[in-house]
Amino acid sequence: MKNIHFIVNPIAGKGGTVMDMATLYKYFNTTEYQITIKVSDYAGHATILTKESLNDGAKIIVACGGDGTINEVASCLVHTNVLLGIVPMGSGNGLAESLKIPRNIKKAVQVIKENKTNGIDVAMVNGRPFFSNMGIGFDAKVISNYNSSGQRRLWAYLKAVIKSIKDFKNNERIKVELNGKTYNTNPFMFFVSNSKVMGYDISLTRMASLQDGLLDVVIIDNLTRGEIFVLGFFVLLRLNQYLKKVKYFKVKELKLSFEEKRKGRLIQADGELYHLNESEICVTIEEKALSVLVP
Ligand SMILES: Nc1ncnc2c1ncn2[C@@H]1O[C@H](COP(=O)(O)OP(=O)(O)OP(=O)(O)O)[C@@H](O)[C@H]1O
Repeated sequence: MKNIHFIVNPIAGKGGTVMDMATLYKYFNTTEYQITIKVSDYAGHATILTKESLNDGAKIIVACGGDGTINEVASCLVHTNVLLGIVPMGSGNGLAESLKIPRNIKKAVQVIKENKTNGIDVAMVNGRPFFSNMGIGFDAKVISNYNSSGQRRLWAYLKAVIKSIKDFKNNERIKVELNGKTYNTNPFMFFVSNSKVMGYDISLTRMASLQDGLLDVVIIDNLTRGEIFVLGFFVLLRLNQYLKKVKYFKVKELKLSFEEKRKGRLIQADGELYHLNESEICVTIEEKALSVLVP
């Protein structure tokens, strides 16, 4: 019997999407598969549920939600032989889009049933895994405003972007060490991506690959408000690589240090906010450390 556990985030995306036994038993017959569905009750609960599923011998654990849920589930599966399945139920669904996993629930479940696997790279920021991207500066501010909106939809995300353009002050000087060089900068945004798409099909790193063993780094220098709007326009037109103030690097690892030492700095990883107490960040990559079911 194949033991598959589904971990569902009931508030991901618009909320209220149902994943029930009746739906799953249309795909997985009871003689071949043992199916378990678990629902997360609070942020962080999916990690606890996943660890319990590992102890119960699950061979496939399916994250039903967005990038935050995937992060909580997949972080427990790195360097194991348990497979990650994804049913995209989030708002942005950046990782699912990068892996070309269909948003349609029935099609996503079919992908799990077909059992085709790929090893993908896992990025680490100060030892904490992320699968899609991380950032400091403007994008962390956007996530903070998006979370405060209480809505998880595209228009709420766009409103959070506009509010962040008004609010954001980039007064942090950082030193970045990568590929044997050092950059001292006061960036509008510092962004590291493992995958192509950030969510909602928006991308700063369309050239990124989940299987190249490399991190795609974007450093955007200090921008005026006018330049921020130009950047937004260029990103939507997929022309951001032509902007002078946007620098791209492909690296195996990098170090970043903040000039000012203070606690509680906001960083985002896979769309979730974390408070950083260290004044140094080390980002590394572990090649093909996670096995994922893909189309
Ligand atoms: N029952 C719950 N109540 C409140 N928050 C929850 C619950 N279960 C999970 N969460 C949290 O919900 C947050 C959002 O989840 P997730 O990222 O999967 O969805 P999303 O933000 O809509 O999608 P995406 O990240 O792809 O845009 C995560 O921080 C997760 O820990």
